[in-house]
Amino acid sequence: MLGFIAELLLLAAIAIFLVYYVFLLPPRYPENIPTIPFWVALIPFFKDVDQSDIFRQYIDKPLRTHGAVKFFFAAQWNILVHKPSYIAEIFKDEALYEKSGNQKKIPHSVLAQFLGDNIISSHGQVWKKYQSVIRPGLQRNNFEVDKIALNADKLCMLVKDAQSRGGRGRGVAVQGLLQRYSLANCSEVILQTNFDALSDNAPINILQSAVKREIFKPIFMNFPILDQFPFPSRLHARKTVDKFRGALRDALIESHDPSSAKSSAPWPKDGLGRRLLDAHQSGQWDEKQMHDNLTVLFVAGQENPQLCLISTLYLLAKHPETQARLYEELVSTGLSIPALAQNIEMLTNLPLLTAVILESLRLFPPICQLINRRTSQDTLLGHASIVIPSGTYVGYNCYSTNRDPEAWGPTADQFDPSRWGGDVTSIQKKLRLRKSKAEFISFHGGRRACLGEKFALLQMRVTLCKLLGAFMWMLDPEWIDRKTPAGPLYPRALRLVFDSRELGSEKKG
Ligand code: HEM
Repeated sequence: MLGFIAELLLLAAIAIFLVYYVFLLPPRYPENIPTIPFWVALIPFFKDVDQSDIFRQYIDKPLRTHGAVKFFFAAQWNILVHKPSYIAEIFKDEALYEKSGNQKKIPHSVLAQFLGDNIISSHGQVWKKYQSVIRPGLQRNNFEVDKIALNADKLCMLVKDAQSRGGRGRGVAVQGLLQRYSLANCSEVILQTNFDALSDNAPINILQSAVKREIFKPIFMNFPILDQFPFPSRLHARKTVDKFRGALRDALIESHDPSSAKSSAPWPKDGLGRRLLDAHQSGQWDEKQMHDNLTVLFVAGQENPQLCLISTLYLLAKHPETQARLYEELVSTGLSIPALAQNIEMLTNLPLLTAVILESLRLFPPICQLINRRTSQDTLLGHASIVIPSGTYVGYNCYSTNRDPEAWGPTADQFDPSRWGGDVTSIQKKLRLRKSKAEFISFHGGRRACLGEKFALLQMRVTLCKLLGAFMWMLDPEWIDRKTPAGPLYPRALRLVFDSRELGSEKKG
């Protein structure tokens, strides 16, 4: 019996050693940057944490002091870069720091099955083939602002209903509403489809929430190797993902079929939905390439704007004086809110509105950490100071870089829209400069910068205009101010108390 137990213990020791050796032992190179202990990535498994606390406690100092660290994520060691000049170097050299997304990094995973090989994660000629179709559809100058404004009105109605159902002074959970809203804008204005996302119980909202639950399960995010095994829950996840992809494809086809009751004709010239279908029908893309790109565009096109909205509403609730000044800025245009919300030129020229959006994106970049580049050969980062072997995954922590005190000064962690400047010309100049020095990387940079930035900023402007025109809001006093435990970093389950401006003026009257 004792012999059997000893054998078992020996086997367990060998297994632990192998796991440690294969997965957990940090690589020798680069030699001159520190290692964040592997267990830091695992803390959210064992404790309900605020990831901004974890960042400050374990990652912030070594990352800022050395400009880069060795970092364990998704069951492998990576180089996580902070220093803006290093990141600028990475953005510049596409060939050396090749984009290498989940379809290459973890090809067997549910995440890779979900997003496939797409414009964001591909490299070289394949990327060019995707980009030539997608760029014109995302960079057109004639996005239907009236549709965004109409959806923003519906959002205001939903907020008002939720507030009156909850009772005066009780917080409204905003994330679900903002998810439906950004989904409606993305499907209708970017892709010319319609899921009726703002109506109650629209199937797409249920499906979308189900997919997010599966994709962001921390154990599988951290150990995607587990997706190799046919656990019933992962088989279920794969089915959910396929169902979601199928729903997107069907909606795209139906909305572009003139004989269908769900047709969204007339379609805008250069509409992205039409371009995706044409790329497939002309043989330029195969069917999988069309589905992969459709899915990634749908996800990027509504998830990031949704998180940006949550963080901006949160910051404005924490800074009521800025919220009041922003409302004054809208009023000072002399236009009514409905007219202003559709006057893009005027909205784009409002300095405080622009600065608030940029400051929110700086402090809470929706994609707070990104590790999807792989060195194609041995390389020297930072003018030869960091030696990175070929085949190493390299990424950055946007949350940290955007708050770099050397770039942004001692108030880098504070919300201060005035740091961007007082007029739109100087704000735009500063934005260009900060981007070129990789000090503001919320939209990535270089040739692979976000193609949806223009749409995202437009949507933010229109939405804030409508929300500020309808409400004042503050944090629910009972809501605990904590950020998410893992994944994208933003205020967790945010609850806001909305005060209708109509009611406010009635009260005053
Ligand atoms: C506030 C909103 C947004 C933020 C912060 C944001 C951020 C980013 C970031 C960080 C990347 C680089 C991703 C990577 O390398 O893995 C990216 C790429 C991209 N984004 Fe966005 N994004 C936003 C909105 C949008 C929207 C609305 C769309 C529309 C579908 C979009 C489409 C894209 C595309 C197509 C790329 C790939 C560009 C390329 O590699 O050529 N994004 N975005």
